Amino acid sequence: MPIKTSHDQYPPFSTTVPTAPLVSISLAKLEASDAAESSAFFEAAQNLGFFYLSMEGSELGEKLVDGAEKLLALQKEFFSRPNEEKEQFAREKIDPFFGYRHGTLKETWEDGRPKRNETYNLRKDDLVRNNPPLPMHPLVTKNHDLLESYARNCRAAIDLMITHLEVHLQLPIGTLAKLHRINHRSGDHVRFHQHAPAPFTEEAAKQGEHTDFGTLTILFNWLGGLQIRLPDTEDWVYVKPVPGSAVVNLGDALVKFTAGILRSNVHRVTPPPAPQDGITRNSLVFFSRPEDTVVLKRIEGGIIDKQPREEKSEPEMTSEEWILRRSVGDLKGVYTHKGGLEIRRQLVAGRV
Ligand SMILES: O=C(O)CCC(=O)C(=O)O
Ligand SMILES: [Fe+2]
Repeated sequence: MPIKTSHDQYPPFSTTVPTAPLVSISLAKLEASDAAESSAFFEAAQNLGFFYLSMEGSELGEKLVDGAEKLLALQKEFFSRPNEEKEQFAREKIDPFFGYRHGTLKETWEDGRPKRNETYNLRKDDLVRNNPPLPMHPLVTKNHDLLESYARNCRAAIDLMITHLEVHLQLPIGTLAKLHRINHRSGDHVRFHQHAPAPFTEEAAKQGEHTDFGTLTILFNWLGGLQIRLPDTEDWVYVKPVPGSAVVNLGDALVKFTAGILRSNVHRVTPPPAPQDGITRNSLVFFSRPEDTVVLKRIEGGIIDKQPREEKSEPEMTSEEWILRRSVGDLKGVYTHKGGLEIRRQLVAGRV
């Protein structure tokens, strides 16, 4: 029986726009250490840096889909609260990176109120109770157990993928895992994401181009709008939401750790293409990142040793510093481009 989701409550995804050729990797098969699936996963991690993670047939996968559906309902309720109430949890008030943030659009609602694109970043360390939490909106406090189990389930799937990466990179088991221990402070977070309906403009789309800073990202979306830039043609193509699957992508930390073997692909969020246009778009993201104190640099060992060494070494910094500096926009991201490690051209930081 396919996993039940709420995708059928929305109009179907466009049949005419170009879509990204994401492969589908089965979480159940990765859990069963299926060799062919594990290789397909590693290929996808190198080639596109984006793939579908099918949750079908996996107990953990079913929990993730169930949690994502519940958190979709919760985030809609949160974003429907009055602006002044949400703004009590604004990043400017509680933390440079975690909390509520909005951008104001040129467009207005029928009653004249300006439209907003909004995010609410919830720190994993608060959700899994590693430390006294930052102030949380009452809806979050009320649903803390749901958010905690969702964060733990995302981390279980991520830890499994990290182990498969270690095998293919020929690193001693635990090399990457020990940089990502759930009970240690990191920039991991759950993000609620709401985009108000607005027309597509190239300018707005360009503004949103980014790579994710961290390790692995698990994304659930119900409407189209996510676009990735294809490595070979540089064309922007849509990622079609697939019920029962998450979209997983790799972030900059994995490019740095592997000296460019793995790919962190540029992507952006645009308004959903017709017939899904005119609808408010929500997505749910779990970002994993190395522990705060981990220095982001090439790991020695395995097949990483075969990668060319950079002539001039980049300044080394901790994961915590990297995230902060990327989020305020004074550092560019890195991604893998045609076989090497590349510092990105002009991408807008501060969006991730
Ligand atoms: O909403 C989406 O589909 C993707 C969001 C995203 O890329 C991000 O928050 O970094
Ligand atoms: Fe992203």
